[in-house]
Amino acid sequence: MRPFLIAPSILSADFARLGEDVDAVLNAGADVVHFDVMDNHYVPNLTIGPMVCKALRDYGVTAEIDVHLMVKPVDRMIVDFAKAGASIITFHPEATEHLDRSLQLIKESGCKAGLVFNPGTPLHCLDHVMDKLDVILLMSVNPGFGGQSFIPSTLDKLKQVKKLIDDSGYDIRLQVDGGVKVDNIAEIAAAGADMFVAGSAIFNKPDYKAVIDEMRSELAKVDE
Ligand SMILES: O=C(CO)[C@@H](O)[C@H](O)COP(=O)(O)O
Repeated sequence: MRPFLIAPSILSADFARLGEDVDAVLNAGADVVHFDVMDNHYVPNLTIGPMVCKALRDYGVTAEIDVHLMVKPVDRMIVDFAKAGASIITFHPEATEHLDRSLQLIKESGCKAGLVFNPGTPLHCLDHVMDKLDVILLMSVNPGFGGQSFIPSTLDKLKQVKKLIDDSGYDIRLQVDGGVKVDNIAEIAAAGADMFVAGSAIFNKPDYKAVIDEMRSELAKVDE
């Protein structure tokens, strides 16, 4: 049984004092830093790039940095983020012409690799690449913005992917992202997720530790 991981999305952090805010959320008990990269092309928003990832490393962040690429094309950004200190790099299958090549590029760069599925994206791209995956991320909102509501059909999709992972025998994390809160995290975990990205639920509250503790006590009720 693997521990559940909580990965705050810094999309909702205070960018004017990002290093301090990331330290604060890690000191509050977060496991992983979730780093959302948007290009105003693949998604209708524009955020942060490899320089900011490197700046967090230079600032002293040693926790895993989980880079979610919402950019198209992806390959150039994979290399740049690996050099900038990313630990995990995930991307959307629609954003590359060569899925296997992009996954191999992540692995060759020394990072863990993952594929991301939007709420309406079918799962068939998983068919021939399970052996190259460390993470499968199911978006439970359409990507581009924090603070949206969890799309309930994600629960069935999670169950489907959880079965695929179990049947494959590979050690793959099942991550969920979008609208994750204290009051739905247990249901999401019961559907199979073991890594939870939460932005507004954590950063929009004054006491990060209180929220993360509440999330963990909800997760403790789940029979994995
Ligand atoms: O990637 C995205 C949005 O595209 C997410 O990581 C959001 O940032 C999650 O925000 P909340 O729904 O938790 O506020």
